[in-house]
Parts: sequence; structure tokens; C-alpha cells
Amino acid sequence: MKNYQRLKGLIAASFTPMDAEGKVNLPVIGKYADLMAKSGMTGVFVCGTTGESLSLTVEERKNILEQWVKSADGRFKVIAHVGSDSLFESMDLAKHAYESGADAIAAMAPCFFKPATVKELIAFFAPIAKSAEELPFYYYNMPSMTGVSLPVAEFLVEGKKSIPNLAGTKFTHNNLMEMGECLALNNGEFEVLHGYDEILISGLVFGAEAGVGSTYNYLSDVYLGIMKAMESGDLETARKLQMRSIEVVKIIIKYGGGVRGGKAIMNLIGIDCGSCRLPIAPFSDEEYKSLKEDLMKINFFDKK
Ligand SMILES: CC(=O)N[C@H](C=O)[C@@H](O)[C@H](O)[C@H](O)CO
Ligand SMILES: CC(=O)C(=O)O
Repeated sequence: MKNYQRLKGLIAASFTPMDAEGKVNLPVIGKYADLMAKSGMTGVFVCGTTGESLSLTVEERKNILEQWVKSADGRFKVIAHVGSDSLFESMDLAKHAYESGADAIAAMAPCFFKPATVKELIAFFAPIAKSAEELPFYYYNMPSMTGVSLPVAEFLVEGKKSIPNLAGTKFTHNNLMEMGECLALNNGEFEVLHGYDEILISGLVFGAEAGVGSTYNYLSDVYLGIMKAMESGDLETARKLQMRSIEVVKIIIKYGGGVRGGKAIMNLIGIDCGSCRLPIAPFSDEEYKSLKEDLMKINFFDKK
């Protein structure tokens, strides 16, 4: 692996724009990327949970990644999520990510036939990471979606022995004890990318230096404020801003969570992302109206 820079700051988990027929709408990514650059994102995490990765075809995932690399145009990093239940598909995506100029790759655990041990998880990831051996590889830990709940610190230590480009983990879990343990390994050898936006301050307290989140897409000022306040030790401000993020997260939960509710918010702020792919149900007009009202009640649209 080449020398690489550790990830820092806020990385938006990108939504996948879709058109009225449910097809991927690549041209929207240009405008979307401009917004990400303007919002101070240091990167985007493409085709993860928020990007509906496992609902897409391999070809769609490749096209989306290529478009992001092109539209980012060096303004921020592009991290490719290459996880899949099919090992070969995942290896193909990893190789493609490297060839397309992505800055890093990440993969979630396979979730139909699940690895039962850390050893099995490592055996599955090793050929994937090797398919992009010049890029840092992150294990995307998210037990709530994958149903795979293996000890991450043990994975990092053991995994490093056969995955030389293992850089760390994207940690989407609220087991902060475990997160702290991962951060402390070998004096901070591994990067831990904080996952749950609504508890970002806690990850930062433990020493995380970067976060990957779906709500950063449309609430960047709040999270930039949290990062800044935490850097200067201003806990009161950080806490206040975190409560602001929680207000918004409560609303997206009401509308089906970060992917469904978040995509609808993108449409409301002028990035035309369309509907999610089935089985995630499309938004009705009434729902848009009610979402907008809920957001207006908390002054979401007022310029900060
Ligand atoms: C499952 C999921 O989408 N997790 C995201 C990233 O880790 C988060 O950004 C959440 O969407 C966010 O924290 C709201 O719960
Ligand atoms: C949020 C996140 O990390 C994802 O959508 O994959």
C-alpha cells in the first residue's frame, strides 16, 4: 500500500440519486458533489447503507463510483463501499475502485451466510482487500444491519496479520466501550470512523478523528460546529449542537430512518435524489408535506 493519509473530518454517506423510473440518475451527482465540497465534507462514502448498495447491481455501483470520482474532482476523498454477499463480486468492485481512482475501500460483513468467527470474517475480507491492495481497507461494522456482531478490536489485531492494508473500521454501533478499545489499540494504530451521527460527540471524546454519516449531507453546519467545539474543548456548545442533530434524527426516524427519511430531505433541499429502491417504499405527497412541516417546526430551513 502506498503511503496514505488518515481520514479526518466529516465524510458524507452519499445517497444514490434515482429517477422517476427508479433507475440510477448519474447526472445529479455533479450538483451533489458541489454541495458536498461547499459544505466542508472531507470525503464521501459511496454506495454504503445510505447509498442502498445491496439493492444495486454491480454495474450500477461501478457507474456511481466513477461518477463520484469524476465529480469530486480532487476536492474531497471518495471512499468506495465494495461489500457484498458474493465474494467475487466484492473483489471485482474492489479492483474497480482502485482502477477508478477511489481513495479507499470499505466492506460490510456478508449478511446472509454470516461469518461466525473473527477468523471467518478475516478469511472473507482478505481477498477483497488484496484486490485493491494499494488502497486502505476499512471494515464497516454495523451489526444492526448485517446481524454480524463480532469483536472489532480482535478483528483489527488479527486481521492486520493477513490484511496489510487494513486501516481501521467504520464503526456504526453504540457500543462505545468497544469503540474506545479499537481507538486505543497500539497507540492509535487503527482509524475508527465514527458511525452514528446522533452520538458523534461521544466518538470524538474517545478520540475518533473522522465520522461517516448520512445526516452530514444536509446538516453539515451542525456537525462542523460539533467538530470545532470539541477541538476547542467547548463541551457546552458541542452538546447543544448534538441535541440539534438529535432533533433532526428523531424526525427521520419517524419517516423510516436515515435512508428513506434522509433521501426525502435531500429532495426538499434541492438535490433530486428521487425515491429509494424497493422494498423501501416511495414517499407519498402527503408524507412530503408532513415531513416539510415537521422540519419547519424546528426551523430546519432557516439559514444558519
Ligand atoms: C444505518 C445508517 O444509515 N447509519 C448511518 C451511518 O453509519 C448513520 O449516519 C445514521 O443514518 C444516522 O446516524 C441516523 O441514525
Ligand atoms: C452512513 C453510512 O456509513 C452508510 O450509509 O454506509
